[in-house]
Amino acid sequence: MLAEEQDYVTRLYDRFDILREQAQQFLSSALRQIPDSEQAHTERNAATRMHTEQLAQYAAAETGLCFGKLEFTDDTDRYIGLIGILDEDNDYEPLLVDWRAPAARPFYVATGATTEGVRLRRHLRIRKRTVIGVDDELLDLSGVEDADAVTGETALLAALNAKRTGRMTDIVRTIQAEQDNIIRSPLHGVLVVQGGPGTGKTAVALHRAAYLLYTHREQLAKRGVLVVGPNTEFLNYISQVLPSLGETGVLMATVGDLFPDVRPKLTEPDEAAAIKGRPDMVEVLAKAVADRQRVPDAPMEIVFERETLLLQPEAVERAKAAALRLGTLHNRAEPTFSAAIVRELTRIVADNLGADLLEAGDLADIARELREERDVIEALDWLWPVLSPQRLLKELYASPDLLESALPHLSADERALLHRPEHYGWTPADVPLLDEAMELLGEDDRAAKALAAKKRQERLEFAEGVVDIMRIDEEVADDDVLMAMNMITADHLAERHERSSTLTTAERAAQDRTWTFGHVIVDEAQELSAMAWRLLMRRAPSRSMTLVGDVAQTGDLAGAESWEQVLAPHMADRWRMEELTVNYRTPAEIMSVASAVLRELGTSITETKSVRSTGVAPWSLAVPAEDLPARLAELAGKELAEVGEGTLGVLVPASLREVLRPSERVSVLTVREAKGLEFDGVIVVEPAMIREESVKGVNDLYVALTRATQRLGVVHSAPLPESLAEALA
Ligand SMILES: Nc1ncnc2c1ncn2[C@@H]1O[C@H](COP(=O)(O)OP(=O)(O)OP(=O)(O)O)[C@@H](O)[C@H]1O
Repeated sequence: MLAEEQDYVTRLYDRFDILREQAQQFLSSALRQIPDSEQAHTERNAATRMHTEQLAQYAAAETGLCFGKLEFTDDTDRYIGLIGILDEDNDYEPLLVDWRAPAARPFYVATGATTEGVRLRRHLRIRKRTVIGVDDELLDLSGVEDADAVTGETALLAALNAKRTGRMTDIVRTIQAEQDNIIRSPLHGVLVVQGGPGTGKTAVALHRAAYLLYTHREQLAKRGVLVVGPNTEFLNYISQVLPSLGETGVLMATVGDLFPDVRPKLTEPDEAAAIKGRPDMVEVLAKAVADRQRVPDAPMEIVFERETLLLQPEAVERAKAAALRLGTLHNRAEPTFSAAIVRELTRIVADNLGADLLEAGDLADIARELREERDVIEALDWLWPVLSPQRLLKELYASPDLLESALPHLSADERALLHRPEHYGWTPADVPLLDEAMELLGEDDRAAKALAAKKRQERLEFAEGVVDIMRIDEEVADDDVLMAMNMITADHLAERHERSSTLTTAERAAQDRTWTFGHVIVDEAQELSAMAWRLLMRRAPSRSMTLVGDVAQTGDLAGAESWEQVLAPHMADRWRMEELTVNYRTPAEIMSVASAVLRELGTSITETKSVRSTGVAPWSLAVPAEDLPARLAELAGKELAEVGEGTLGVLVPASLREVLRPSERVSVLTVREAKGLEFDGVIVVEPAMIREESVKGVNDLYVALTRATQRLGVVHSAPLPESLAEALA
């Protein structure tokens, strides 16, 4: 039997080698071409990109090319793998079916109860290119199926018991039916995936991204898929999963990454971030903008050509009313406001000079001079400044007065949390506020316009002197200019457009605040604040989204208590929910301890069932506080030896961040940092302190206790929380 499978697999790899060789040749010949026209250049770029992507896919598929086989009751069979391969010599019959194709579905969902015509499901174990074993499941033994049974148990347990490397791997070989339903759920609408720790939410979310890109390639390749994770450590952890599935066109980011040109590097107290995440910040920002549209209490003195002009509050009031009447955004109304003020000042100057003597041209000259006068510029900037979101927030945080005016409902202590006299940079919670502020202010596009005008001029000058249109600089030329040159056809325009977009979809999306994605996937979605949700909803106006998370694990003070609460403002009840119930990470022994802590929360969250047990009970050890660092180092060494080649996570309260030095296989992390990650062994340090450190301390403790795939230990000097003490006893 192995020999038979080996023959097939050898044939598959032979064909795979040919395809890879072909792609390599196509790429080489594309690279050798010297384009002699704009069109040839575009074609060469497109071909190079396509073949490079294809080669990357082949490289990722080399290991684990084929992992499954279905034998049907009608004596046909079907092999399942990472990519699809057709048999050229045999009417293009499929030699290998891509796991994302509908034809692969029975591999994941067929059971004894619903066989879908499958007689046997076989998991192939292949090392390098050699078949080293198979695991079979017979499905047509009608009636014997246990409804809860997992599919491909041997392969699944092997995967679950494998040592962790610090990077997440794909689960294509062993996706379970409840997970498969979510992965292949229709593209449209908002799908919430609620599941306890270790139920594969992250895995499912990423495989769904791969599935959607495969199934809706046309639609999604252009707009891309955004995958949002809670922090950079987490994004690193999952970064390898998608390329190994052969996908590009995905932007992985935290919410903090989603405002171009701002890289949040500062941290701040949780309470400050929580205030910034509240939904009423929308009104706060609107007030902060309104506060910058000022009317002076007394006449303003403006010195112009050694004369003092008095700008009356009533005149400012009128200018402001005219600007507000436009009903447009702050920055867009600014020209109307400043024009009215300059008109008023011009009138005063003219009156002083004796208006009758002046002609229209003189008035225009005065207005121009006024606009260049430093006093006038400063006055306008005080009365109605052009504001970037950065400037608005920076100046708001810097001024106790502006803070008090915009946030009168906060206590002085709360406002003090936001006060930042000096600007050193941004925190992640600032990013949704910057994004919201941009919506209120409107882009200040004057600099961009000036640059575009300069480029346009340069290009015109260049074009006039150039006979061969093909030699125009490949930078984007403005469409208007190209039309004005009157020598470019629509084809050329289209080509130019394409050439300007040699960036990948993900790269272009990352640089563009107004980019809207074809689909948005949010992991650890329970952590996002109301303001972060508003930002994400702007990136997904079609509301094609997958939100995965666990409201029992919410650690962020601004995070979600329930999905209803999060989603109601954006889509009422127009969303669907799927639940994942089986825990693939945490063994039963550990889960029973964690569940005891969860019960303390009194939530209605379904407890998850562990798919395996290890026979190793979690341990706990009380040590005197002064001995903690030394004993911890010793215990970490011991546990590391227990997990062999695996990884150890030491999860600590934030105040004990330095209690142990990390090493290559030992991570020392706060619970926040460990969110979404997993380790073979975990030591939780001072659980009572973790619990006390935050309002969401119980949730944090629950998260900490559910990170281990094999072993859990608890080290403490303070007494254990009662629920934990009982469960560990
Ligand atoms: N069908 C599966 N086959 C093999 N491994 C699986 C499967 N489903 C989940 N796993 C593994 O279980 C572990 C937990 O998965 P994952 O991190 O996606 O869970 P999660 O629900 O996001 O957890 P948490 O909420 O705790 O962050 C991972 O190691 C993952 O690879």
